[in-house]
Amino acid sequence: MKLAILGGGSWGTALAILWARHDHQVQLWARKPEDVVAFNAAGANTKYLPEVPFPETLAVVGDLQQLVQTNDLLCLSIPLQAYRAFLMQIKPWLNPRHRMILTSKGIELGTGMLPQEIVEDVLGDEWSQRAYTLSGPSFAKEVADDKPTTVVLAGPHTDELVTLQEALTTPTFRLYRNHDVMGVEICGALKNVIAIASGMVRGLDLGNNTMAGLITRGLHEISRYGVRLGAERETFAGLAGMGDLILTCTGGLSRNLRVGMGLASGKPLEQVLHDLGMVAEGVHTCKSVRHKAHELGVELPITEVVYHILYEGMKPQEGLRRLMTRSLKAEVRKQ
Ligand SMILES: NC(=O)C1=CN([C@@H]2O[C@H](COP(=O)(O)OP(=O)(O)OC[C@H]3O[C@@H](n4cnc5c(N)ncnc54)[C@H](O)[C@@H]3O)[C@@H](O)[C@H]2O)C=CC1
Ligand SMILES: O=C(CO)COP(=O)(O)O
Repeated sequence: MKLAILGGGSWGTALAILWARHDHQVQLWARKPEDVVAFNAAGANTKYLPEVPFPETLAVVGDLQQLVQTNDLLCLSIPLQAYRAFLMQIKPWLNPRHRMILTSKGIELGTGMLPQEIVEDVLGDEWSQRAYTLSGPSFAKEVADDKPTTVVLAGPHTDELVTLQEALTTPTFRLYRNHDVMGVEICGALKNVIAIASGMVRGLDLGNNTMAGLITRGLHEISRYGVRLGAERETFAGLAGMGDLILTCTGGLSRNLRVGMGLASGKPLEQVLHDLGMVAEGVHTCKSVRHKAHELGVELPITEVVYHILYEGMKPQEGLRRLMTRSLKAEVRKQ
């Protein structure tokens, strides 16, 4: 298959390496001209995945228009908050043959939109049949290292979904299908907020009981929000839901987890993000999901506390005290 990966960060690069290794014709677009030159010269993404050499067939290119016009399958791997402007930029170059795979995880600030909703909003309703979402537990470095990984491809119930699933599966990267696009995207976005909280649990050395409780109640919170919006409950127990939540809350490679650890060490958010030097989607998602949850009247206690810590100066210890002293509840509540 011939495809273009748009986004030369950790995730776009890992996917490009993975699929180029498995005989697909892959071109990787990086935004900064100096990165295009440096990555091609080094034969590796020296900024985000320096230890993983490119397969010989992988080329990094800087001409976005040419790339879009010569590839029908586009894989979008840029930060979610950049989607709208980026899609508007490439819109004039798109034609009805184009298909898109959305690999970013988040919710847009200001609109509360998920990735697929942004695509339809910018490019038109017909894109509900032309865009697919890839999600699930998949750290870029481990994918690039060919560690066995299972993910989910969400999209319309068509033969094309099966074709893409078959084409993009490799011996170390196994795709499952799911038709619940909204559920899959909500899982991918909200797990990052819970992962920030998990970083605080880790940073404060609160132990395994706390972590297990956080992950479990976090999954409840994510499902409650998603089901209220019309997503299917089963999705939350799947790879995009429970799978990615476990990975991101427990895996040291998570950038969102590292944000939580930085905050627990007492550093201000700006400093933590500066030191990280990569995107941590949960920081913006926390704000957008909290806003939307207030509009909908859905209670998201962990997200609420993470919001106060990120944006209103609450100390992580105080956030924990708030969560532990909430009024007592039944474990499972009806919607
Ligand atoms: N890194 C990972 O393990 C995984 C990341 N993702 C998701 O993939 C998306 C991208 O994440 P990463 O590649 O990890 O981030 P990153 O921080 O490693 O790289 C971000 C890339 O986007 C580029 N970029 C930033 N602003 C841009 C703009 N306005 N227009 C075009 N390009 C822009 C940067 O130059 C950089 O190349 C995120 O939504 C993330 O949640 C999903 C699964 C795994
Ligand atoms: O989504 C991811 C793994 O599935 C990556 O998580 P982080 O963005 O927290 O590193």
